[in-house]
Amino acid sequence: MKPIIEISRLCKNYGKHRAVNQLDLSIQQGEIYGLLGPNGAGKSTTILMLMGLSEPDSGSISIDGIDAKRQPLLIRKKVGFLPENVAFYEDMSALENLIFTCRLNGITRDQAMKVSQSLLNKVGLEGRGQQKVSTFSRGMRQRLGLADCLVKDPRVIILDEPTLGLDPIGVAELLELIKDLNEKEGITVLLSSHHLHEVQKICHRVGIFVEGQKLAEGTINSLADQLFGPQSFTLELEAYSSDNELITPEQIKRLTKGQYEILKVLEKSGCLLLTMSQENVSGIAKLLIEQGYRLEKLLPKKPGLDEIYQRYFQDHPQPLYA
Ligand SMILES: Nc1ncnc2c1ncn2[C@@H]1O[C@H](COP(=O)(O)OP(=O)(O)OP(=O)(O)O)[C@@H](O)[C@H]1O
Repeated sequence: MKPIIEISRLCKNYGKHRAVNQLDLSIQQGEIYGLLGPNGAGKSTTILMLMGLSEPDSGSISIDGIDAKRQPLLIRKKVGFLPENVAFYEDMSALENLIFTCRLNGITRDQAMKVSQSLLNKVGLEGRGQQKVSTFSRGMRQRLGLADCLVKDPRVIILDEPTLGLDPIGVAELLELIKDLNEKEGITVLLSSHHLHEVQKICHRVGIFVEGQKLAEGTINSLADQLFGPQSFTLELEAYSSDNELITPEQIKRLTKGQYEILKVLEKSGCLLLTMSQENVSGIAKLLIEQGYRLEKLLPKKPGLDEIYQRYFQDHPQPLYA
């Protein structure tokens, strides 16, 4: 299937500085794709070019078949965009702001009221329509920003740091809303974020950016495999002998010797951490049960986005995200 967002050999220079360098990116319809990278990696510059708000020096860039270089106005008409700092008319109410956006998008006065009301409900701002935007918290603003994006009934929305400045509950709620829009309405989402854990929760794929280039891309699991190898896998094990004694590192090594390779065993409070191949989990579990052990915990652990992110950037001279 043809990707809904396509970027090929994209370059952008600011003077002598190359902000985006030969970037290729393909995003399929229905995906939530996360752009991750240290400060200055070129994420915002890429987003601005996608929205037709900044002109590439070379390369091609399109959304839903629309060329962002040639038809920037059409892109802005069709694609929802939530910038890092979304601006509203502060003295107007949330409803008035949305109605204003509706009118700018050619929606009739009668329809504008209905559409705005229904969008406020959709983003969880029901009952807040009459409130002035100047009194809104950052979380409420971001919700209103999403509603504003949705006025166009877009197939694609692009969100630049949508969770920045939100408290943990606000982050979780906003991401849940984004996930909902993706699942229930099939909207393709491209977002950049500093919130690694949350990105991990909702993105189908992530791209890791450094100095204007995409360093790696994939699902969290495939990134972990690319980086740590499929063997790098930790199993949290809690098994007790018939005397109700927690299995020791020596016992597990002795039991598995010659059958299953365990690269490392660490003792953690109340369990063991085994570094080993994922393929051997069921074999080791069977062996333990055969030997009369009672299994209390068998928890597979792949490296998460934090580990992946740190590993990619550990030798990088630029500071990492806070
Ligand atoms: N208008 C501009 N003029 C000159 N240089 C710019 C301009 N905008 C961005 N840059 C530079 O281009 C590079 C990429 O910046 P960009 O804002 O795209 O990165 P980013 O990944 O979005 O980082 P951040 O998370 O800090 O916003 C940086 O070195 C930045 O200083």
